[in-house]
Amino acid sequence: MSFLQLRDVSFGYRGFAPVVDRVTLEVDAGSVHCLVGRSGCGKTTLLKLAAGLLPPSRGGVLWRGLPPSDTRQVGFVFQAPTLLDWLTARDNVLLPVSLQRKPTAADGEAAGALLAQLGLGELAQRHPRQLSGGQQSRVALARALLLQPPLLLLDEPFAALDALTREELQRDLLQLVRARGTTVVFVTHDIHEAVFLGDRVSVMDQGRIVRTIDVDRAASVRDSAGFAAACASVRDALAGEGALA
Ligand SMILES: Nc1ncnc2c1ncn2[C@@H]1O[C@H](COP(=O)(O)OP(=O)(O)OP(=O)(O)O)[C@@H](O)[C@H]1O
Repeated sequence: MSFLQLRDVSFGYRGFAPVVDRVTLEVDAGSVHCLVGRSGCGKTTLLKLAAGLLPPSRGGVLWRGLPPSDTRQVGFVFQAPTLLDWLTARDNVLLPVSLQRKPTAADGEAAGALLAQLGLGELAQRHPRQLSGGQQSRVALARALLLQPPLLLLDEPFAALDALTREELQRDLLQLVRARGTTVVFVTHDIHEAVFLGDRVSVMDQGRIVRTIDVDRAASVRDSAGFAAACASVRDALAGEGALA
């Protein structure tokens, strides 16, 4: 069953030509869908449409068959971790709650448990400036997951990290979202990241989805022949559309 559906969706910023152009996309509940494409092709705009943060000028967005209603059902992680400098890691994770009400002991425990799952149990009382880039990204991920949103949208969240830290975070992300059955849309420029994470990978070019590739989960082992073949398919789709810089 699909969780997220985009049906023939278009969007243009006021006074500009459409940057998302008649996109149709279905994301199955509990699956990870990756979007790849060159800079400026409309990936972030598509995420905002999926989140219900922008209204389509044509077509419709549905969550479980209904128009997006409650944006608290969506978790967002951006390229920059966007943490508040004056709050500890734990209080940054609690932010989605403390913006609405006073956090309870149970909220504090949930935040602590998430930080521990992401390997930051000992660092919960540190401030963002006392954390590495990878640790800050983990805090941002924990914050997005605190309210257990059924839909998680990630916009190049690991782009600034070194290769090994990035791979660790990719594994941790998969573990968390699989355990919770979260539906994920993940934007990246990195073909390997897309194939490792995605059950499906869609290639975007100039506002359109030009190809969607199903990834056999057995192919997610990075040094397997299947992984290389899936990466080659994505690369061909990007290059075929002139989308590879
Ligand atoms: N607020 C805005 N007003 C006008 N044009 C915009 C606005 N935001 C984005 N755009 C334009 O819309 C197009 C798509 O932008 P978008 O951020 O969705 O692309 P992207 O694929 O996510 O790019 P990147 O990979 O560089 O983050 C770009 O040409 C961009 O310049």
